[in-house]
Amino acid sequence: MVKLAVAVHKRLGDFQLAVDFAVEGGLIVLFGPSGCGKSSTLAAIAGLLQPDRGRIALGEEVFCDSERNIHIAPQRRRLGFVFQNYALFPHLNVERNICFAIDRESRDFQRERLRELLTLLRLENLAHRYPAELSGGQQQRVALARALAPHPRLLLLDEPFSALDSELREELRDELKRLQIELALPVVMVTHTRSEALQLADTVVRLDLGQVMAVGSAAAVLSPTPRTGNNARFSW
Ligand SMILES: Nc1ncnc2c1ncn2[C@@H]1O[C@H](COP(=O)(O)OP(=O)(O)OP(=O)(O)O)[C@@H](O)[C@H]1O
Repeated sequence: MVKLAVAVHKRLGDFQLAVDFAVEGGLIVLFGPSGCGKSSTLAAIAGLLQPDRGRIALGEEVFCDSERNIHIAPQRRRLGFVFQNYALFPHLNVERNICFAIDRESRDFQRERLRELLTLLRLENLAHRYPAELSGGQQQRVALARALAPHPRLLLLDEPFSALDSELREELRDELKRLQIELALPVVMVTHTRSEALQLADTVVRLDLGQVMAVGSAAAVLSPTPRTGNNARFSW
């Protein structure tokens, strides 16, 4: 399994992000209370936030290294992203939203990849619908298909299901786990929901106040403790 090594120091106003962890592929969850630095860490992996100091590498590939003055642009990192507000293009139907992210090398290649993705995300019957004609869960599946379209090496998800009701969230969690295993794709997902982390994570990186508090299996890192002190700040 490919290793993701993240060391990021970044001052953000009064907040100091100082995270340092290395994890093996699978589904990695960044977990912690609001404002602890989860999204900033994800943004640094994506290349949208440049560390003051640090190094980020996926396997042999160095995304950034402040000592060597390396900062690979986000579009050259070959990552897929899905954020809370899935931001589909409202004027494009499902298939054109997905095709937007596929290289236009050849029409045949594009049709083939589109068909694969529609099947993978169970969107075959919705290919000609517009985003406004889809449920939240369906829109999120289209966002996932679009993120997967260019064969990313790593998928980054920032609270991707938070806008959905609990039933849909449950369904999409299952879908995500299935995809991650089927595609053997490393995923880094941000959540502050303990049940989500417990259900999905191969590895949990628990953050608080801009620092890594623990790294390990969900069972080890998220074992129930009394709702006192810092733990009261998490959503149980
Ligand atoms: N550009 C910025 N300027 C100043 N402060 C910032 C900036 N970006 C983030 N912060 C601060 O950094 C801290 C970490 O923010 P971040 O969004 O990474 O937290 P989070 O754990 O993802 O929170 P949430 O779960 O609420 O989304 C917060 O205190 C936030 O206010």
